[in-house]
Amino acid sequence: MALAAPGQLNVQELPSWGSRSVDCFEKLEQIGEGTYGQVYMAREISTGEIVALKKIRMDNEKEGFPITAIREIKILKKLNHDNIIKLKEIVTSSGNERDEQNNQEGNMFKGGIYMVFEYMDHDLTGLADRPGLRFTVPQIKCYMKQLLTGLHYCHANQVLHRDIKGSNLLIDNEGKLKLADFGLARFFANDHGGNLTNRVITLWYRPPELLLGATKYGPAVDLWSVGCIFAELLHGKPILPGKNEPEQLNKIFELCGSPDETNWPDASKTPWYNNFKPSRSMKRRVREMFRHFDRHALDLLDHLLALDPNQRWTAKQALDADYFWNDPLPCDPKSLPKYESSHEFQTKKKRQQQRQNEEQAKRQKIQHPQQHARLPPIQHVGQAPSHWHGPNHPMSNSQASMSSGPSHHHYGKPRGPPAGPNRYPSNGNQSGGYNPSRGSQVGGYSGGPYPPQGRGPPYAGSGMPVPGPGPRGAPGGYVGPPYSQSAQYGGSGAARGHNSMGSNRNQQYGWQQ
Ligand SMILES: Nc1ncnc2c1ncn2[C@@H]1O[C@H](COP(=O)(O)OP(=O)(O)OP(=O)(O)O)[C@@H](O)[C@H]1O
Repeated sequence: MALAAPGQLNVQELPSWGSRSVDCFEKLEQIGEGTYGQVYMAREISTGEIVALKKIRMDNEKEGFPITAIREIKILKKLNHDNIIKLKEIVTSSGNERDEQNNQEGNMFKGGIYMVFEYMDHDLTGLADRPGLRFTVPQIKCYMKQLLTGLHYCHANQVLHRDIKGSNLLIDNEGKLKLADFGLARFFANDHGGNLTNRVITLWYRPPELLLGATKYGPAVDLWSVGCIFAELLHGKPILPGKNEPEQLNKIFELCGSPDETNWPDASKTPWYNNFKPSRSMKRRVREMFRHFDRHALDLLDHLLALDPNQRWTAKQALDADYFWNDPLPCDPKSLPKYESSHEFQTKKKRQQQRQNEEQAKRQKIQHPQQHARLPPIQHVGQAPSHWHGPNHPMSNSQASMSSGPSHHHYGKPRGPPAGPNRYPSNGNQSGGYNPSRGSQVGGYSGGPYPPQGRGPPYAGSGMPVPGPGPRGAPGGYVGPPYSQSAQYGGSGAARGHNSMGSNRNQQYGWQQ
């Protein structure tokens, strides 16, 4: 496929489509800011249909049309499933349209390209960030079941997603969940023969084999991320919020135990094992840490968070787990409440605004103490400050602020201030200071929130941070389940083998291989 010269648009490069102009749509508001471009809610002028427009960022491209976008389009065109976001078409612009600040776009690139998606009201991170929202158990089961069904379909079609996280799980007001953002997705061979990059998947959701340098891997990498999201939904906050790769591995070993002959016989064959093998043996604590989960949830989690990718459950095995077939059963998506639209981008923006207001109020208090006493009280709505970012997109070396990765959202729990290891420095260096080129684990990696992509030595050979002496404990002093046990949306009482989503254990998951 011929590439356009830098700064030029060659629509021939696109896999079909692209005949209509973006002028067919009216942009309504920005709903996302990803590593690869902005996302807008828009209305198709002729039909009134609401869609999402994802602008493909071209300004960093020296090589013509970005390969990530080509991959995303190719893969999305192949996938056709109820739990996968639908790419409707590609539209182009002349480069003369204006953005919402009325700045003329297209200076860097003559013309722009947009992917047109069906519109989804929420992403899971944005939804979970709604103050006071509590997911019920049937609701969590309903989302998990849809996530696993979509993933099972991807894997059966030889596609690895490689960036499963809350902000990439879109939910509409019919309760439907769809996998989105296939920018890092890849076709894979069943024999794991090819060499793939290990710098994929947002850090908190990245499995141990990738952190230990594996370049031959398969669908199990996505199932680890699913395990992290599942635990997060039940626990109320991210379970493995590492600041950099060595700390991430350390957190994994503290929770899942150190690799040994039983739990991961091939661990020692991973490229960076010797650099990162823990200096002391650690025992698995998943069941102890999450003892407040019910036994079926614990069983599922334990199998998803298996260190050994070969022992980790597949999506199909997870869908067959007792968890989904025992009361309370997954609810019918349509029975879920409708919420005002909530995307991570907007909730972060709101938090940032709130933090600015608080800082301004503090400054005023210092400058005019008496006057402050007469000011109306500041509204605290239990939101975390916006500087409290997680790691950014795995392949990103820039755009630290609004585009950062998982926020410290608390599923169904009022949020409090961050504490301990959850707190990120507010200086924009979200990688926790990892600097591969300086051979040091700390010390201000300045390329952005993530170490650069590459096959260089793992994390500068600094070894693992020594695990802290104190008990890790349920982070943040967990006192009770952040979700409601009531089966308020689910028709409970149904027998094992059938659930309210109208399926039974032996059925195909809505598609044929
Ligand atoms: N079809 C859609 N409907 C509604 N919102 C969407 C849609 N697609 C994306 N979004 C919103 O935009 C955000 C970013 O989209 P997406 O992840 O596809 O972009 P990206 O550039 O790949 O981002 P990232 O760098 O976070 O991976 C999503 O988290 C979601 O909130």
